[in-house]
Amino acid sequence: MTAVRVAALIPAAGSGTRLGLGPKAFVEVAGRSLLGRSAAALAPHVDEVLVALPAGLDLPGDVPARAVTGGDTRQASVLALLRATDAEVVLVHDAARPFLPGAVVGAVTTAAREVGAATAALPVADTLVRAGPGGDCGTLWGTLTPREGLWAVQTPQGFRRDLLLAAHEAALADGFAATDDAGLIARTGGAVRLVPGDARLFKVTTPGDLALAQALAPTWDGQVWDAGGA
Ligand SMILES: Nc1ccn([C@@H]2O[C@H](COP(=O)(O)OP(=O)(O)OP(=O)(O)O)[C@@H](O)[C@H]2O)c(=O)n1
Ligand SMILES: C[C@](O)(CO)[C@H](O)COP(=O)(O)O
Repeated sequence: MTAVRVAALIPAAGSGTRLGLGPKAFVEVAGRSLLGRSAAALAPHVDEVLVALPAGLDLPGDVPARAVTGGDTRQASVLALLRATDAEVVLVHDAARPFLPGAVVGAVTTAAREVGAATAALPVADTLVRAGPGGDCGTLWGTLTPREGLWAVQTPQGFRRDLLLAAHEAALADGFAATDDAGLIARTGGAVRLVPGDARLFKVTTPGDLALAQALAPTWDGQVWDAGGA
């Protein structure tokens, strides 16, 4: 497809504890699994799609991908995916972010090829506070200021595979855990370019997120799938 081979790596091996409906990647929204939606959005833009699954589970028949067994953490699942491809550029994307615009895939891929590492992200629009103990959710401890310069990180995150693999292996050797892959690059001192993400790229984490996804799906499916691709 491209001179530089690009692989989409989809960590989908989570247990979906906060959603409470079993392995989350298999949960359906408007008749299509979260994993199926994420894979279908990436497939037109890459040379191959790899998915990390929970041990003992198989890919649904409608997911055009190669499967590996994931690990106990997201980080371990991504490392298993990285070791299963030799593509020069990889796009790591959560199965749990099913509404992925093609323009974001393109922008992250371009930035990853230019600077080696990039992530979709959005500027934080809310006031952020740190909670202390007390009450249902804790009491307000303090406002994090200034808000300027704070971004909420999404996926896809794009990398030169050799850079991300080295960062993962260093983290594994040191017992270091990060919540995303861009964080592992930053730990090595590498630059990560922020690329504008999209509000619809929210992560389906809680029952409230699933309700939002169900509300968005008819519009998304009408606009995206009927138009021939993400
Ligand atoms: N051991 C793990 C844990 C998570 N993931 C994947 O990483 C993405 C982001 O994780 P998250 O939304 O936290 O999913 P879960 O770990 O399943 O959720 P929870 O923490 O509520 O159990 C998901 O696509 C999930 O399947 C994974 O591949 N392997
Ligand atoms: C990778 C990620 O989606 C970027 O926002 C996020 O860090 C995943 O977090 P989780 O702890 O797996 O929910």
